[in-house]
Amino acid sequence: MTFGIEAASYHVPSLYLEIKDLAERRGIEPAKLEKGLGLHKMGFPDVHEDAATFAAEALLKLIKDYHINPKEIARIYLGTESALDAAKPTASYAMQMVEKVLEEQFGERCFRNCDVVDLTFACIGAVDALHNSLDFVRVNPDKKAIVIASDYAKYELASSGEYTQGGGAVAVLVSSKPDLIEIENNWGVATESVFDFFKPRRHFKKENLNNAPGNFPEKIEIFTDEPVFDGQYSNQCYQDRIREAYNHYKEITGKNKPYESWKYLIFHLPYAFHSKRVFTEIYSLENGLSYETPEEQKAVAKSEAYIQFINDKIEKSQRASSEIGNIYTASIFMAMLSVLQTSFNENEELTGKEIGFLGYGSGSKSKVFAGKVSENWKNVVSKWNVFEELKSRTAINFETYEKLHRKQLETSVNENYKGFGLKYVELENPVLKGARYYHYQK
Ligand SMILES: CC(=O)CC(=O)SCCNC(=O)CCNC(=O)[C@H](O)C(C)(C)COP(=O)(O)OP(=O)(O)OC[C@H]1O[C@@H](n2cnc3c(N)ncnc32)[C@H](O)[C@@H]1OP(=O)(O)O
Repeated sequence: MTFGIEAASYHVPSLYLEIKDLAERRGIEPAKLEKGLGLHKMGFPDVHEDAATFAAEALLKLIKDYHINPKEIARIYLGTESALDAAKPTASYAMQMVEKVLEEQFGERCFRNCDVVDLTFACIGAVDALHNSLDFVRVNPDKKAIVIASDYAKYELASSGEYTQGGGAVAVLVSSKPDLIEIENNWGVATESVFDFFKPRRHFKKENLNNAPGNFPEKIEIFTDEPVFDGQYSNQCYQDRIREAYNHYKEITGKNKPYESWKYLIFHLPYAFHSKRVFTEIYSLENGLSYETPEEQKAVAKSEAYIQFINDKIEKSQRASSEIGNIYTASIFMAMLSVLQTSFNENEELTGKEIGFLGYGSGSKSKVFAGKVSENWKNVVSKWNVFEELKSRTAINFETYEKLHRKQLETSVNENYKGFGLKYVELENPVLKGARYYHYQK
């Protein structure tokens, strides 16, 4: 019996900002962002959009496009680091939005018996949800699970993370009928607790923490959804963890140079060119190349063989990321869609080809695993139109972008939007304070 991904859908924010507009206004050379990091457009949410609406859109599309009976879904596990609430999972919001739309066809609360939860480990939370759901269907091969990756990658204005912002969601159906990709049960894992990128809920002033026990800190600052991070250190942690997880994968599979047998390599992409910048280390170790000094590292990155390797095995995965930006948990899934959509458009035959996945989540963990493209993959991909749909987004100017970022707009840029939207947040009623209410516009 085989297990893996049976179907997949996605959703991206309805707005975008041209990266060159951001570069100009921040005094950054556009070529650094476009040619150095591979950024072209930044997907950005409108006033009514958030991680819950992205997830709901991807979930509804999955159900409709592949004619899924929602009552047959045993679980919906959602990976996110943009949770809207510290107790009520974002998955429950998405589930309820979709239930309402499906009510006419499937009756009230079609997910009544569905196990719904969020999983959080920065950008790797949805890979964890996939791993866990694969284990679930291996034990229960007659059951189906849905994994959703949904995030809004927001950084402080004018910070070094700002140009990598983005958002969106990918939903995948996990089952014993893996029409898209069959996933093998070998997981290279590497974990180390570090502070490379994190979102502390409360920050206590240091001197207050030194008070005698029982003295509560006087000043508590609440952080917003923007992370605390050290960019170059996070790159190093990413590189270290994927190396360790890749080595673990080699250890448990006994495979020699596994990356060579992978037709494509799919990574978590915090920005489009990240994977090609960090894979130089594993590539050098596997090929006996010196990788000590910055000069040696540059020489590997610029070598003809490495450039060819990137063009053959990595470039296609970067294309969607260049147009969207970071989607945290969904980035690795969108990179997979980017490869499969491009291969589909170019009429490439992928059946039976092996793909390697290298996930990363700050804080920090990496998982390395592999899958085999299924015979039916083209039927699954024929429901997507990733690159054409990206062209239908609305461009915003820098002023609008800054207002959206600062939450200064009260009405949506696209007032007549279609689909799910946040209607209001309850602020008065003390027993419902903070409750979020959504609607669906046809
Ligand atoms: C957050 C997650 O999602 C989890 C993770 O993956 S952690 C790892 C990634 N971390 C992050 O994304 C955190 C947020 N982002 C950041 O902190 C930063 O955007 C970043 C660390 C990702 C990049 O930092 P930066 O200082 O802006 O860029 P830098 O690392 O100097 O790279 C710029 C590149 O552009 C190139 N460049 C500069 N000017 C150029 C020009 N005019 N023309 C062409 N290329 C140019 C540089 O040569 C360099 O490329 P190479 O090293 O490949 O040669």
